[in-house]
Amino acid sequence: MPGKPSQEKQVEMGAVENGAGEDLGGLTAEELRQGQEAALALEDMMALSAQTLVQAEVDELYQHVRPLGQGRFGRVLLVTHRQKGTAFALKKLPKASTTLRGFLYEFCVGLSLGSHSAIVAAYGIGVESVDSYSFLTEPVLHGDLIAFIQPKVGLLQPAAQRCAAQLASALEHIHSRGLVYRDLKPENVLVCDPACRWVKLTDFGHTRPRGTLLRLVGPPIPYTAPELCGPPPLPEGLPIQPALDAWALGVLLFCLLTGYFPWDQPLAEADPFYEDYVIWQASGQPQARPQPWLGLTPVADALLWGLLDPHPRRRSPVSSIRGYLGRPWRQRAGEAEEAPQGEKGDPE
Ligand SMILES: Nc1ncnc2c1ncn2[C@@H]1O[C@H](COP(=O)(O)OP(=O)(O)OP(=O)(O)O)[C@@H](O)[C@H]1O
Repeated sequence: MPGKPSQEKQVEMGAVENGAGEDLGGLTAEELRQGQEAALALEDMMALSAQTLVQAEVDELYQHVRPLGQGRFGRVLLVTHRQKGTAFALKKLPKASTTLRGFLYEFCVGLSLGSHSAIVAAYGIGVESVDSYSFLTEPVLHGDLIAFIQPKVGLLQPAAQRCAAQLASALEHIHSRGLVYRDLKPENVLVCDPACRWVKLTDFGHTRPRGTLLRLVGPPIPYTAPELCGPPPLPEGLPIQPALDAWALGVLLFCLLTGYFPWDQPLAEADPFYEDYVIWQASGQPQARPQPWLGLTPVADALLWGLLDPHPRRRSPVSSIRGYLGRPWRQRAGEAEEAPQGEKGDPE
């Protein structure tokens, strides 16, 4: 299964104003308040963090061990602290392509999420060098989830269920802070152990407060929710909601269970796989499943129909996954599951 770029083609347009009688673009006043509080808290944290940035070249402070990864915006390096020897992942964003505000934003979102077992821990250390900004997080040393998804097969069912449970919990935590993650894809899920028992979400560069207005300006990708593909409810864009992450989680689960994307884009008129899905989902008849869904069970259908409901207000929240764990999601014969498990995160 090939990797996909993130939903980068969404252009941020501002935030919904809370005026009396004003159209909130489908948001309730409470949802709007949560997003506004999150935005204010982030602004405060960014102002404070700007004052405490360490001014130094990275090499003066940290020893480069090896590259860990490369994204479109930054390089991530495994480094050790020159005096203490502590290992860190250092994300380095070149000033040529990153503003101070953009850097502080990503740095502070990671910090504001605090500690969660399925979110990469951020240390409150930001470094400004002549050509770059950098921040430190915990290193996660078994690569990202894309390498574990076997094309046309997916993951073993227990691993898929563990990933699903952990990612749902991480997203729930993000939503509880008034934020929407917006970039769920296997490349942003880091794996802590060779058996893929423990995963952590990373890369908060696209995370935004609930209610931020966004528009899709390029072609959608499988993870793009359909409400972003139509005309936005407000001229400035769609006020974003956690339902965008629920959709992306549904697509990711399908990939984990089959090794395929369910469709290329959620546009019934342009994508026959999506059109078949919409008809099937609306029929409520699990037995009439379209071809890509043949290997799944009615339990998985019910879960995915909820997460992949085309109507965002009817869509199930990410927490709905909990009600489906421990039941069969795939009809694969001889799915022998896996060797007895040790504790979460144990090395093999
Ligand atoms: N804490 C970490 N430990 C180990 N590897 C990491 C860590 N953080 C990131 N990586 C690796 O580096 C890659 C790029 O990191 P990241 O996604 O943060 O960069 P980006 O430029 O924001 O990417 P994108 O193009 O998705 O926006 C990841 O896919 C992952 O393989």
